[in-house]
Amino acid sequence: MTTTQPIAVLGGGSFGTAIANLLAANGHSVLLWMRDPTQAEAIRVTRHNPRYLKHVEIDALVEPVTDLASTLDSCQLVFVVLPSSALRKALQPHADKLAGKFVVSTTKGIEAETFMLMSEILESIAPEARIGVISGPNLAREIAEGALTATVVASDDQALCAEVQRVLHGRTFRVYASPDRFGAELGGALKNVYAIMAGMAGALGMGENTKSMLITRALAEMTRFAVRLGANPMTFLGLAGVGDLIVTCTSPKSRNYQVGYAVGEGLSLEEAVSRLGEVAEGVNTLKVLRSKSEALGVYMPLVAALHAILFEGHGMDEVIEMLMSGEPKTDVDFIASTGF
Ligand SMILES: NC(=O)C1=CN([C@@H]2O[C@H](COP(=O)(O)OP(=O)(O)OC[C@H]3O[C@@H](n4cnc5c(N)ncnc54)[C@H](O)[C@@H]3O)[C@@H](O)[C@H]2O)C=CC1
Ligand SMILES: O=C(CO)COP(=O)(O)O
Repeated sequence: MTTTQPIAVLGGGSFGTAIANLLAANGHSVLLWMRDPTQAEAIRVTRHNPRYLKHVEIDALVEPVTDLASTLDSCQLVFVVLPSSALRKALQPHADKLAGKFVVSTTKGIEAETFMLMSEILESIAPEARIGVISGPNLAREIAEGALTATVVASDDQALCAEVQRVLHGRTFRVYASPDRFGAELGGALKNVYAIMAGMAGALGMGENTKSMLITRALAEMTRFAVRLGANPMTFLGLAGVGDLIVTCTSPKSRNYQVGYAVGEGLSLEEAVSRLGEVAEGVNTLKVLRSKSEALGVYMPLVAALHAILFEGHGMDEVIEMLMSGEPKTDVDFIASTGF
């Protein structure tokens, strides 16, 4: 199924705006659905999103719309760019309209009540839809400004991967395919937690060795958890794993990094989130990951440490001291025995 119909992008935030512009730059008409009619009208008139990526001009091929049902009626390919807290609520009432269509989640989060990834929610509400995800080192602002990067489209539906590559792959944006939807999506959700921690380390003025250790041990921890859930650890070595982890843990443009940085500077979590004014999925992911890792008995010291700081009232110094004095471990024990 290839389509010359418009492509739907659901969500008028930073990433929705960036994805809509990428598709339009490749010559595709886009219906950018948002719930706020004032925002849609402002985009129509000024060609700028009044709230997100304000400096970015929105391509003439992008039409802001507010009627979700008719948007879904008009499109065969749908990118879902809603926060994880909104996806089910927004799409459940229209799930019948997704049957037979390519539906691609870009959302890097986990549903709190069910521990479901976004594509799993889509699959459960729209079993007849053809489902995939994209994930990778994809900071919205850089994409919108034309910085070169790449993503992974992951699905067991090869035709979906080919169609997403056809419409999204372009001059500044490479699209790699993978059959491992679960691994790619899980990597995208988990790395946000460690970006909060990296932001904190940045604010505390920690060294480059420290940051490298943090990122590498984060990868170890994410992979250990993913393997316990049955995921293929090799996916974590690709763009949707280590690629996304590096960018989010090192860039002050990452919203999760910014939340951690603000907490490191002394703000409360609530103050940090409200100052951000955009979604930082890692805050919710941390909560659900902490309880899931405890339930499964997976050793995740970084997750436990960040949870202790953000939700259990422990001080940063105390938690860092505890992490560093933990018993010595074996390196890369999460993939294979190293012989020790
Ligand atoms: N911004 C980025 O660099 C990237 C973001 N993502 C993922 O994309 C998802 C969305 O992120 P952003 O666009 O950056 O967030 P954002 O905070 O910039 O915008 C969120 C948008 O969703 C809308 N929204 C919230 N609740 C809604 C509801 N119930 N119904 C309809 N619309 C609703 C908001 O009005 C806003 O337009 C997140 O899960 C994020 O992890 C993925 C890759 C990169
Ligand atoms: O997922 C992202 C980059 O790949 C965006 O990260 P933030 O949500 O932390 O900005």
